[in-house]
Amino acid sequence: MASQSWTTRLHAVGPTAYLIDVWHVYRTPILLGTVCILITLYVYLLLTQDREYSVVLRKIYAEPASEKTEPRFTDITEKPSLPPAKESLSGPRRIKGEARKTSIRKPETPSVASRHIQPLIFFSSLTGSTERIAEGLAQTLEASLGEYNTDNATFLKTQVLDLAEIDHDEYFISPPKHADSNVPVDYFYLVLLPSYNIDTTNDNLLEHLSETHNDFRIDTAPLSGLLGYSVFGLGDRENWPTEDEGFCFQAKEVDKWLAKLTGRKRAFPLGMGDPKQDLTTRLNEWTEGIKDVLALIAKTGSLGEGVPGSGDAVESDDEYASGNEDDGEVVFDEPTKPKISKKTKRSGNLDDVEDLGMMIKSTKADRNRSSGAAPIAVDFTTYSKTTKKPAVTVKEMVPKNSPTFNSLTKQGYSIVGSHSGVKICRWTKSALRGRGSCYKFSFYGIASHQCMETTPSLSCSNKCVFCWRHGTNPVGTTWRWVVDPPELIFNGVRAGHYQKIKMMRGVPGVRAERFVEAMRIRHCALSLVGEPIFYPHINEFLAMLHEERISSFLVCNAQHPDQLAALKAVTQLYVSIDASNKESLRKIDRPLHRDFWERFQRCLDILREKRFKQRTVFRLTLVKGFNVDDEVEGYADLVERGLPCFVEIKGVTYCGTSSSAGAGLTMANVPFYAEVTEFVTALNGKLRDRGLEYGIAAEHAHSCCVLIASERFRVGGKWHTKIDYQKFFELLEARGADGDWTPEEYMGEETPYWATWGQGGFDPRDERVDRKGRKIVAP
Ligand SMILES: Cc1cc2nc3c(=O)[nH]c(=O)nc-3n(C[C@H](O)[C@H](O)[C@H](O)COP(=O)(O)O)c2cc1C
Ligand code: SF4
Repeated sequence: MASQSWTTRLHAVGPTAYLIDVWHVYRTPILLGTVCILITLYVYLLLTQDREYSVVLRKIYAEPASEKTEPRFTDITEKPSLPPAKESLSGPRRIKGEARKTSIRKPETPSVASRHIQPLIFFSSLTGSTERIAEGLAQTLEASLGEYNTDNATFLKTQVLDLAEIDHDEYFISPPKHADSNVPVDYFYLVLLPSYNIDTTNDNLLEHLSETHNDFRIDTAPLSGLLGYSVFGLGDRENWPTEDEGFCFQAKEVDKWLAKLTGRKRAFPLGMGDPKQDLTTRLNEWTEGIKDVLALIAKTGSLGEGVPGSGDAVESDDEYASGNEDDGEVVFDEPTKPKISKKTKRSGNLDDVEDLGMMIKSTKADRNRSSGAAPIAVDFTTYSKTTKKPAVTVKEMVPKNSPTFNSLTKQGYSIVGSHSGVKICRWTKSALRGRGSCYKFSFYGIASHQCMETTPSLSCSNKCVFCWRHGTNPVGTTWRWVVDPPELIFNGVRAGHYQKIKMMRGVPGVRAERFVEAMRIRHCALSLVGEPIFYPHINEFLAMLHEERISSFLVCNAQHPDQLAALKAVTQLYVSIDASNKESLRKIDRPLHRDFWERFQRCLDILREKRFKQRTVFRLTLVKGFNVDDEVEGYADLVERGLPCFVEIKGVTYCGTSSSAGAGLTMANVPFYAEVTEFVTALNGKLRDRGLEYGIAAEHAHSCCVLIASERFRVGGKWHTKIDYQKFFELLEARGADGDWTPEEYMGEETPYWATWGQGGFDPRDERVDRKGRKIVAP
């Protein structure tokens, strides 16, 4: 074969025999070559393949047998976590299936953010009405909840569960598990509960809740995984007229236990209704509130500010122990000396309108930054135009990040723009919980839960000793700051107020119906801190309030007569009368104006002129050791001068702050109620001695306050200190803010008997509690 050419041989023996010949001759080199090629290929593969690829292979190897039946998609783009070496070695060696990089897809699991919300309505019923209501509620929710679905949350069909039929353990030890464990479900509980003072299934539920709470083996808030809950009680007012007498007592209990078990996730206040009286209205209000909350949850995943689990908890029965006695008539104190620049000292007031215009221009950029709205021109009509001043930079009164801003926000104020503030007072909170309203409810019919306490000027020109505010507020005799437009203030304070009301939603004891009413401001007390008429656009601000039919109670410090004279109609106009003579006033108000006494007296004269157009009030704050002893005669002189429609006399409130302590105030300066009434009786006697027609009309012992009224408000032998707010707005709208009308024209109905002198002044429909929220039993 070696001597023939390979073609001659091929032709001679044919192709098969030829190949056999070749194999015999060359088999060793062929075998060796093939082995070499295979080894080279193997080495090449090992060196060039992606590391991930090997990992994927190893992962597939490591699959447990049971999971291999399902196709498995692995995201190889994820950073791999390498399994421990031991594991990879112990895996099976044979590769099954394919794991090509290009064919691997992302998993199609639902996004983590996408949740299902399951509303559950629990009810109990003996005579069937609550069951029907529960079914109706489920239908109402079904009709709306679809609209609230978002990319992140979908509502499941509302389920109705009879408390007598379910296993309490399944729902009230921890949130239930959804049948499909792959579906993430959050639960929202609604409980509709009639009360029965006989043995019913309600008792089983209450016992279960109490046991769960007290079981040391169970977490203290085992239902905190719920999104939230709310309870509505049904009862009978005819036989159980008040809560004290048992109206809806079991719903109240369930609400209380659920607050504990959920870690205070009360999503909406407890609602209560009587099928024979107000059930439809109360239930509708409550249902609307629930719908709002569910919409909020779907949108934000949270119950909103103020409700535990999602924002700051404002839930404490001890909140009143904080000393935040806040009933409106206080002035923000400045413990340090007011900083009066040398220039101001030299030149007195900043008083040129043109210069102010320039200043505002120069700081326009600042203002826009801080409030998002442009500053507006200032019309200081009361300033003299004689002196020309060089332009100076106008600053913000309360800049963000200033100590004042921080101090005020810490105390619960919302600062609006650069010089206004809003805060809900303790009486507003108290009224929301049905625990009593401020004295202005007893005297004038102000619904405390619908009252907004605000000021468009946090600055003041006095430093009263009884001012209990902490921190450092701006003071001054003239407005020397950037001026925010009234719209900005009005919208800001209103939004701030509502936000604070909303934060009360989860607070124990808040009544659903009052909560709903509170979302409509009806009154504004311009008396928070500072001096409202200091704000150059106070009249425009008032017009905005009135346009929305919000009444205005404006308190001023009797130091700005020109602004007082220029003030348009308010519902009730106050001046603070903190002393009866010049020396005493200097000591107690520590005014910044050198001509403070003259200013004070001018204000009284202006009030006298206004008394037939507006309801005018002298506001006396009694501070023992400062303005009580031997001053009755002096106060009578002032009343004779101003002839106000009313004189409110109130004992000072001490709260032990550094500012009041710094001013030398102690508990010894706080008069007892008996001392206040003694003073009032003496003053009333002096007025009568002078032939002035006044009398003691009403009292609110709870806040140490008594009202002397002009006989103009006694009709048919009965005091009529209340206000017809509707009539006030009608007069205003018909005759304009300068229009002529008399206070008698919007005099309200008769003062309630319980508020009249000698009756104490506490609304019998409310529950009396002490400052720590403990119930006070009437003697
Ligand atoms: C025997 C009995 C005891 C009741 N006890 C109270 C009670 O203590 N407090 C209350 O507010 N209502 C009480 N009610 C009124 C019921 O709670 C009320 O009628 C309710 O609407 C009944 O709901 P249901 O029809 O679903 O059972 C009582 C009613 C009955 C018949
Ligand atoms: S008038 Fe309004 S702000 Fe003032 S104490 Fe009463 S409720 Fe509070």
